[in-house]
Amino acid sequence: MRRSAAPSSRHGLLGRPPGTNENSFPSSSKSNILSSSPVLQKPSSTNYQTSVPASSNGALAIRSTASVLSLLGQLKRPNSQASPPDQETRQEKCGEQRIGNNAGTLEVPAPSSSVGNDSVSTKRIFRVVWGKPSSKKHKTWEGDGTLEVGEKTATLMDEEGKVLGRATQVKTDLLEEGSRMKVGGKEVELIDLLSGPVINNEVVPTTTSSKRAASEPADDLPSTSWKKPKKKTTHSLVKFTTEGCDALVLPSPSNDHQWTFNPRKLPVTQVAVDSFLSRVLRPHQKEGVTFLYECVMGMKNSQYFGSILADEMGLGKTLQTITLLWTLLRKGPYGGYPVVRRALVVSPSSLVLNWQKEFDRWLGKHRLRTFAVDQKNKVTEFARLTQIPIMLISYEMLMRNFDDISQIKFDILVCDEGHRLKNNNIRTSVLLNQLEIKARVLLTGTPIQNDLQEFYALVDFVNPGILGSAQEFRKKFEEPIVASRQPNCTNDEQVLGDERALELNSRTSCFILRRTQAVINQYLPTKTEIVVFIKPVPIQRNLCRAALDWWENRDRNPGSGDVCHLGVMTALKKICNHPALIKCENLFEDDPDDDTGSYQESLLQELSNFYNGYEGGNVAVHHSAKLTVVRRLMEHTLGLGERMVLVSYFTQTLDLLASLCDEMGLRYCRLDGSTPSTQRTAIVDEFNATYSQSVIFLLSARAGGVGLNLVGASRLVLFDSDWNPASDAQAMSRIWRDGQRKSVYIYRLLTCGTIEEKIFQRQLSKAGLSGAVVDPQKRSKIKLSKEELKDLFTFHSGEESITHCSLNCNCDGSGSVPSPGDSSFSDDKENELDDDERDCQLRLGSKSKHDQNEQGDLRMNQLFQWQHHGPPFVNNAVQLLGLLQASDLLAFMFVSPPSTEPHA
Ligand SMILES: Nc1ncnc2c1ncn2[C@@H]1O[C@H](COP(=O)(O)OP(=O)(O)OP(=O)(O)O)[C@@H](O)[C@H]1O
Ligand SMILES: [Mg+2]
Repeated sequence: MRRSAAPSSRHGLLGRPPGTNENSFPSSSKSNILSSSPVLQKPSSTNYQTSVPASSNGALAIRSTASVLSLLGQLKRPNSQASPPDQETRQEKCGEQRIGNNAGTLEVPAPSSSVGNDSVSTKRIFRVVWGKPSSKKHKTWEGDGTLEVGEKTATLMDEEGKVLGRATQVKTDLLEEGSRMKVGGKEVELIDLLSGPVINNEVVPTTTSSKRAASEPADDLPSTSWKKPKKKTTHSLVKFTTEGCDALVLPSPSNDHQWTFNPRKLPVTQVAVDSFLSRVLRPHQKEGVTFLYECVMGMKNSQYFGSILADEMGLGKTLQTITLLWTLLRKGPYGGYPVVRRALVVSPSSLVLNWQKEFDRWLGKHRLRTFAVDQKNKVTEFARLTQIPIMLISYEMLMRNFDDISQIKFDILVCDEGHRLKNNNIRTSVLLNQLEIKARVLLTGTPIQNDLQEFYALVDFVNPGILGSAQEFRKKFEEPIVASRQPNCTNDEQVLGDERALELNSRTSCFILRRTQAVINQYLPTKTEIVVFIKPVPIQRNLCRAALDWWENRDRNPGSGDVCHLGVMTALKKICNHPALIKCENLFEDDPDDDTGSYQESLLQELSNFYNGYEGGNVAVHHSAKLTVVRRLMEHTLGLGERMVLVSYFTQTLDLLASLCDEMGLRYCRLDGSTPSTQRTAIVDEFNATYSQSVIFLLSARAGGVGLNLVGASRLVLFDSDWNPASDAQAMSRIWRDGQRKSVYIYRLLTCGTIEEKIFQRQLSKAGLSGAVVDPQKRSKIKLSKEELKDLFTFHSGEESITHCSLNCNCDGSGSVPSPGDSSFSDDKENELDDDERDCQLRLGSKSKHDQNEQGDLRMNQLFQWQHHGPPFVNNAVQLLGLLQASDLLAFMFVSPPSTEPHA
C-alpha cells in the first residue's frame, strides 16, 4: 500500500485512457515510453496514426490543445471505442496520410463530444487518486484512475477503465483540481484535468485556465478557429488553418516507434507546444525543444532517452527545458496521454529559486506550481502533494535527502549545470544514477572542461553504456585523440586521432545539441570583450621573483616535490591580485588547486621578507596594478551610471574588493560560498532591480559563476582567471543575456609576464579540446609538459604582453585589426581568418615561429581578428572602454570585434 498520492503507473505513466476498457484497445499495459519497458507487439499493416501526423519538418503547425483533449473525449465514450479502426479505414479509403493539404489546412477528427450535439457537452475528465475514505489530511491512496464528470454525475474508473463507482446529484461545477469527494464508497482526490468540456466545437477553458486572470488571453487554447465539421458523424473531420509562424508541432513518432512504444495501439495524436510558449521561443529554442523531445521520447534511438543540451551560456536552456516539461506533463503522442507525471530538476543551490522564478515567469503560477526543496519544504511533503509535478532541488539537498527522493517515482530528470557530473565516481553521480529515471536531460554551457574522460562521464550519465565502458572509450577514442594532439605526433597518429574525433562526434551528435552565442546576437545589445594586459607594480615584480627563486631552490626547502608547484602557483596568483594576500593567515586558504603542506610556511616567510606594506586598515591600492586599474575603471563606469560585476576565484580577493568599495563609499552586493542558498536569489534580484542602490556585485566565480543572470550590470571584470577556460567563460557570461539593455563590456585582467598570462595561454590550448568533439576539425594540446611547467615559472619583464609577442604580430598597436602583413605567419593566417570558430588555438610552449611551422599544426587564432592596442593608448577606443585613466599601467589590449551592431 502506498502512502501519498503518488501511485505507481503500472500502465505507463497515466495508465489506460479514461473511459477505455480491455475491449477498446490491446490489453498490454506497458506502453509508456519513459517508465516501462516496451512490450513488442506486431502492429497491423495499417499505420496507427489515426490522428494528425505532423509534417516531418514541423512546418505545419496546429496550435491546439483541443485536438488532444477532444481525442480524449472521444476515447472515453463507449460508443467511440471503435474509432481507431474506423479512422484507419477512412484513412485507407482516402489513400492518404492526413497531412496538411495545399491550402495549408489540417484535418483532425472532430471533437467527439460535439458529435450529435452541436452546442454543448459539459463532460470533464479528471486524473484522480482514490482510496478508502478517511479524515486524515495526508492519507494513503490505493490507486490511480479517472473521474468522468457530467452535469450532475461523476463516474470513477480505475486505470483499466473498469468502473469503480458512480455518484449522482453531484454539484459538479464546484469540482476542480485538488477537490476531494466520495464516489461509490471511495474517497477521490482530483489531480488534474485531462479533458475539458466542448462547446460549439471549442474546448472551453479548463478549471486550471479558468483561474487565469481575466485580463490575460486564453493563450494556451488554440488560436486557430475550429470550423464546423461538414457532417455530424463520429469521424467527421474538422479543418482549421495553420497560420502563424509561432506554432511548434513536435515530430510524430515513426512506425518503428509506434511498434515499440504503442503496443496498445492508441491513436497517435499530434503533440504541439502550447502557443503561449511557442510564441516566445526563439528559433534556436524551438529547435532545442524539438531535439530534446525526440531524445527523451526515444525517437532518435529507441534504447536511449538521454540528452545533453550544451548551448552556450545565456541561450535559454531553462526556458527550453520548461517548455519540454510542460508539454510532456500535458501531452503525449499516444492517445494524447501525458508522458510525464513527475519531474525532478536538480541544480546548484544558487539556482534552485531561479528555476522556480523561471517556471513562474514562463508558465505562470496558475498553470503549474513547483516545489523547491529547502529546510522548510521537505521532500516527504512533496511526495504527498499530488498537484505539484515538479521538484526543484540542489545537488547538496539531493544527497542529503536521497532516501526520501528515491521513494518517489519521477519520469524525467533534469540536471542543470550538469558538467559537475563530469566524474561518474563522485557521490552525486553515483546517487543520481541509482534513481531509476530513464529520461535524463543534462544542461551545461560548458560540456568539456578538462579532458575526454569528463566528456565520457557526462555522456555515460545521460545514456548509460552508449559509448561502451570507460576502458573501451579510453582505448578507442581518448588515447588516439590525445595522441594526435601532441606536438610530436606522427602522421598516422594524426590521421587516426582525427578519424576517431569524427566518429565520436557523429556518435554523440544525435543527443548532444550545442549552439553558440552567435544565435542570440541579434536579440542582445553589443558585447565587447577586452583582454587587458597590465604591468605589475615594482613590489609585485619583486615578490614574483622571490617566489620563483624559492621554487628554483626548492630542493633546499622543506616540503619540496610536485606539491610545491601548486603552492607556488597559488602564491604567484595572489601576488598578482594583491601582495597583501600573502599576509593573510592562510596563504592558500581558498585555492582549489592547493594541496600544499608544511613548506608553505617557508615560502610565506620568504615572501614576507619582501612585503611589509600591509598593516591592515585601508587597502594599499597602488600595491596592485590590477586593483588600481579596477579602481579607475569603476570611477569611469559609475560616472556613466552603469553598474559592474567584479569576479574573483578567491574570497580573500573579494574581501579586498569589498574594502575598496567601502573606501569609495559604494554600495555593493556580494555572493560567495558563504551566502546561504535561500538568500542568493534575493541578492541577485536586489542587484538587478532598476532602481537598485547597489552599484557593484562581488561574485565568487566558484560559488556563483554558473547560471546567474546579472543583467543589472553592463560591465564585468574577471579579476583573476582559472586554469579551466570553461569556468572563466561561465563567469564572464553573467551579464550578456536576455534582459540586458546596455552595451556590455567584459574585461579580463592579466598581469603581464606573470603566471596569469601563462594560464591564459594554457586556456587557449584547453579551450580547443571542446572543439575536438563538438568540432572535430579543431586540434589542441591537452597536457602540460615539463617544459611548459618550466615556462610557467619563468617571470618575464612584465613590460610587454608575452601573448602578443608569441603571435609574432608586427602591428603598430594603434587599435586596428592586424593586416596580413603584420605577421610573419601570414600564410597560415589567411586560412585562419576564414575560420570563424570561437576558440583560440594558441599552442603553449611554442618557442618560435620556426618550431610551430615545423610541426605544421599551428592554428592561427582568433586574436588576429581582434583589435590590437599597444602604448601609448590615446585613441578614442581606449577612452570608450574606460581605460584611458589607467593607460600608464597598461601593456597591451586585445579588443574583440563587437558581437553585433549596436541596437537601435
Ligand atoms: N525567448 C526568450 N525571450 C526572452 N527572454 C528569454 C528567452 N529565453 C531565455 N530568456 C531569458 O534569458 C536569460 C538567460 O536564460 P537562461 O538562464 O535559461 O540561460 P542558460 O542557457 O541557462 O545559461 P547558463 O548556461 O548561463 O545557465 C533568462 O533571464 C531567461 O529568462
Ligand atoms: Mg542555466
